[in-house]
Amino acid sequence: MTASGDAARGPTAGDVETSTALVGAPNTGKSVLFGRLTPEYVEVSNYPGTTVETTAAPLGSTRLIDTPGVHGISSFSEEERVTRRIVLRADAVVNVVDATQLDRDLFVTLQLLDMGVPTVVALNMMDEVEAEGLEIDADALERSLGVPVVPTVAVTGAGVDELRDRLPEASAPESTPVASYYGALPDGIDASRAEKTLLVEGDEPTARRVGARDLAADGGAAPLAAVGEREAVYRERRTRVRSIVETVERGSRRRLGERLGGLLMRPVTGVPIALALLFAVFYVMGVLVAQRVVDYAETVLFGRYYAPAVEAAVADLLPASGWARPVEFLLVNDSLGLLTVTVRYTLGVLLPLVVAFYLVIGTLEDAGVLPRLAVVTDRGLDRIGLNGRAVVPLIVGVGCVTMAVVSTRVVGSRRERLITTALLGLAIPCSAQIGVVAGLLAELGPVWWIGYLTLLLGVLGTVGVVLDRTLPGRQDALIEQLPRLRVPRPTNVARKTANRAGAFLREAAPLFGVTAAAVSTLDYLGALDAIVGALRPLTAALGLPASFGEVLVLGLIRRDFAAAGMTDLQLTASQTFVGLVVVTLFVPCILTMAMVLRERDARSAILVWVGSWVTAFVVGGAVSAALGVIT
Ligand SMILES: Nc1nc2c(ncn2[C@@H]2O[C@H](COP(=O)(O)OP(=O)(O)OP(=O)(O)O)[C@@H](O)[C@H]2O)c(=O)[nH]1
Ligand SMILES: [Mg+2]
Repeated sequence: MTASGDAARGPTAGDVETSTALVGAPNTGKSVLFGRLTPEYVEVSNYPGTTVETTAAPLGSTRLIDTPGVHGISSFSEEERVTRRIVLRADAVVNVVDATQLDRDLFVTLQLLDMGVPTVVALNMMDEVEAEGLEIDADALERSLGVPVVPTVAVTGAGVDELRDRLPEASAPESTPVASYYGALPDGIDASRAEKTLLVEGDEPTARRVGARDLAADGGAAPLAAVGEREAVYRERRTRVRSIVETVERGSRRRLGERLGGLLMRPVTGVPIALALLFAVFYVMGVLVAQRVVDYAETVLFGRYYAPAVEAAVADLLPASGWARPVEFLLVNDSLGLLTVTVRYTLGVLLPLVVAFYLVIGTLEDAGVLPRLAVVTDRGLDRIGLNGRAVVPLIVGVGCVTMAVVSTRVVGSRRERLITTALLGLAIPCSAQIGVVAGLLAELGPVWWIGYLTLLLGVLGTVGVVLDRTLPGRQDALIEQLPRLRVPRPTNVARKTANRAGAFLREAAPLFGVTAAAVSTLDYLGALDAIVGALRPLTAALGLPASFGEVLVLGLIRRDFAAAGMTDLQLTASQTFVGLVVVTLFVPCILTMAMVLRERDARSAILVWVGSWVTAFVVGGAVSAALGVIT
């Protein structure tokens, strides 16, 4: 997922560049192809809905645009609206088709051709066609469709050169059966063939746009009503798809990995597998990385070499008096010095843990395991007012809550988007945080980890149930197709991890620098004590030392900063646990809040922000009381 939202605005006035869009169903390999055809990397994951915003990059003399996956060019969902707009403006389309799913994917192909959009078909996943025991005659498909069809295996690059070479041949048949419906449209309307097709399918935005244009031209004709032949047009198109598939596809399907997939989705086996995976995450993060890598980085690299050297250098370079005192404090103080503690937290604590977690989660994403495990929880999701599609943002959230808020676009209704956003803000810890949390809990033992996860699930469930009961409206059921189980590709996992870690550093490091400078300044001026003092009733109510107040101040900016700050507090096991629970449930990072404002509205943002304070302290207080921390 990339956040270059303005990347696909299409050619502007005076801009003669052409654009070519990659269009197709979710999870068909559009983003992998985009990465093969252009120098840009966009995120690739084995579940539908990875791409929610468009990205563009140069390809020869044209601009290639990666779009969100869709099952049709219309306006039923946010992804469809984004993709429809791009298709209407594009000079050509590369229609990416999952060759093992022709009966599903050719619908979009025929729709594009009906619209008269110049198209080249990338017949992707040809490796899996073979593995599944199917045979597809690409030449016959090319003859049936009347446009270039290029078999590809995006992940190995097979066929990609041919695809690039044949882009100029993009075309559409002169006329298709849908033309017989155009007669139902008013005479002489000013609409392109693409628009006419959308009009007979009853696409409202197109009707409004064309109607408005007519109104301007005629000076007052009635606004155009959508024609509403959707049923008939779709039925006819599906019949064509079926007859094409019959002529080009041979062999009977061997479903690979079906057994394993089944095991993941059945509660008896799925739940233990999920638990085993969670334990593996804990072990990798907590034991291998936190207790080895982070420990080494903190004590040896930073403690023995880096910090003394930097402190000495600062002492040498700055004069010992006057204006230099505050500067020196800012740079090397013991609690948040810019060059000392801040650098150690960012590079020595957060980065190794974040990278490790990205590696684990990236592997699971590539394997297609996560959505299957989500099916096990489907009943649970249902109870908290969500359908299966909400799983994707919740999974993305474990990586980065900020990005996940953007992913909530794949969730059907407004109501579910709000519930998902609230759950993300209130109860889903992000990777950086999970890293530090797992690290700290590993020192206490696995029982604490189990307790931590159970508690989070409890909060997630409770918040969901409460919102489900209180928000008006109903959930809409929508079963999303499961991705195929695959052996994860190390190159993709590595690249994705590097990409995400880079993004983490670019985002977190400057923010941490500014936060540390601000907090140090407050500290120098003596104001930090006042703030920590003001928080004293809260920290005392949790049975935690006053210094936890400083951690909370960091947490206002990013929860992972707070978690990192906890590594330096001297706490008992129970206190550590209470602190981690509070920090986890505390307010989302300021970037997430900005995203909630952009994607939702001020009310949702306030609900999430204030709700986080309340949840964090109510749950933290309860845990504290239960563990006997408050005496
Ligand atoms: N075996 C195989 N896997 C592929 C091929 N192309 C893509 N994949 C895998 O399919 C999954 C989806 O790829 P993406 O490029 O993210 O799919 P997308 O079409 O961009 O999906 P959305 O962004 O969700 O619409 C990833 O796990 C890829 O590694 C292929 O030709 N063969
Ligand atoms: Mg994609």
